Amino acid sequence: MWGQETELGEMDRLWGQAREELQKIVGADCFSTWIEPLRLTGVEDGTATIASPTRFLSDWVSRHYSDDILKVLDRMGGPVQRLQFETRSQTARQAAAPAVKRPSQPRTQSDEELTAPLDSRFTFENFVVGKPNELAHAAARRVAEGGPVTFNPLFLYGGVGLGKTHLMHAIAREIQVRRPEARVLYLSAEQFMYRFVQALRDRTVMDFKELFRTVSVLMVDDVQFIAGKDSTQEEFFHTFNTLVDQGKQIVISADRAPGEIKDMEERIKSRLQCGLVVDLHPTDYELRLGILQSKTESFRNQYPGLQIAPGVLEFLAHRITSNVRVLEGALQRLFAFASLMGREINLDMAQECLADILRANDRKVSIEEIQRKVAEHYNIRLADMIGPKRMRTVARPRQIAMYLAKQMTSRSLPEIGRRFGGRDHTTIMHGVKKIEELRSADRSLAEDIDLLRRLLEA
Ligand SMILES: Nc1ncnc2c1ncn2[C@@H]1O[C@H](COP(=O)(O)OP(=O)(O)OP(=O)(O)O)[C@@H](O)[C@H]1O
Repeated sequence: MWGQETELGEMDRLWGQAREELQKIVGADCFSTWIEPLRLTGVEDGTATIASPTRFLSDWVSRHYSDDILKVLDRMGGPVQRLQFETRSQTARQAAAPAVKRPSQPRTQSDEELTAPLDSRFTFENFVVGKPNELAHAAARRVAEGGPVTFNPLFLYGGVGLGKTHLMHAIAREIQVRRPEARVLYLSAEQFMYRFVQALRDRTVMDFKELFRTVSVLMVDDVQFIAGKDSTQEEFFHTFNTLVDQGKQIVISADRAPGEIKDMEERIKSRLQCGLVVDLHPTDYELRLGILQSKTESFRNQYPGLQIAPGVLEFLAHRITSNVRVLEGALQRLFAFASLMGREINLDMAQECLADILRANDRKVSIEEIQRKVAEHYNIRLADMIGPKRMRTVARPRQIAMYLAKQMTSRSLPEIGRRFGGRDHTTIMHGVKKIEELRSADRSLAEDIDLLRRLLEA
């Protein structure tokens, strides 16, 4: 039991244990951003008191992690039914716990309370550029490099998980590095609303206005969130206008183009469109492969010694087309699985371990379609795909079709074998391996395969 007389040292020891549990529950990134700066200072009558460096942090933790914290504390020595947060001053915090990670410390307590933490992985260096995102990337770089404000606002939009937040964080980070004196305020539209409502409640609206209107760069993520929220929209509109009039840079992101945001006032939509509006297009195969290669490099440090068989990244880039977040999650899962099992990452493992993701992304290309397209392309008879002929002019296209069937469908090797004239699964495996080897050595074959795949995906 936690006792009323529990010593402060003992409290630190218990909180140390609780933190370990919490890290497992919320994950390393969320932990270091939200939980690590907290400290347990007392437990009395079922209420645990948690010291937090800022009010923003305590509000956030209380809304998102209260249940987890209560559960862990209760398990460790309960009963604890309630949490209360107290905000500690900067000095107390420095002595007590590491600060929330930022590239540089914001200049005032108020900025600090308003600015959302930046993810240290979301940098320009880690952003892989391809055709679908090159314009958005170039515009983001231009804004981050500073100089005269040429387009205001920069409005970035695109579907789920295509890199909007990544680019926003990269811009904020780069500006802070290049111009440490600049006051960059980055927050989500939800946080903007939340702070605004809080200011209304606390009767500190003037302070709120003053704060927002004196920043050097304002960055608001997911602006579609304020659609339909009238007074927040109103306040946002005035903040926006004041900053634009002062020549301050504004960067906005959303999941759709300004004109398509429903329940957003026309005057705001039109304001949002008056700078540069760029979209992040859905990824193409080359970009997905580039992202997978780049993430694999970083996973290699985390999981040293793990091998990936040729063709696996290509397979993932072809089959997982929904968004980059899912792609990343799939790769992460493969690495974790391979490291637990002490196995190499190969195609079979990828199909087994990612069956749910692959099913959700299934493009429903049939083996018959593959056989037909490949036969047409190499000018052989469709019947030869399943027939017994062994001469190379027939056998090679057949192996290519087997390879594409393995890459583009969720069928198992025995199932593919059955559709290739009842061949054994080892024959299919051999065919797939052969094409994998040839692909890396024979450029024109690799181009043929890519072309066929594009035709089949169309
Ligand atoms: N071009 C890219 N290069 C490297 N990583 C990328 C790229 N695009 C997206 N990612 C990664 O994909 C994940 C999702 O990206 P992000 O959170 O920026 O998406 P989003 O567009 O903001 O999505 P949402 O609409 O859900 O907020 C992140 O981990 C990000 O690093």
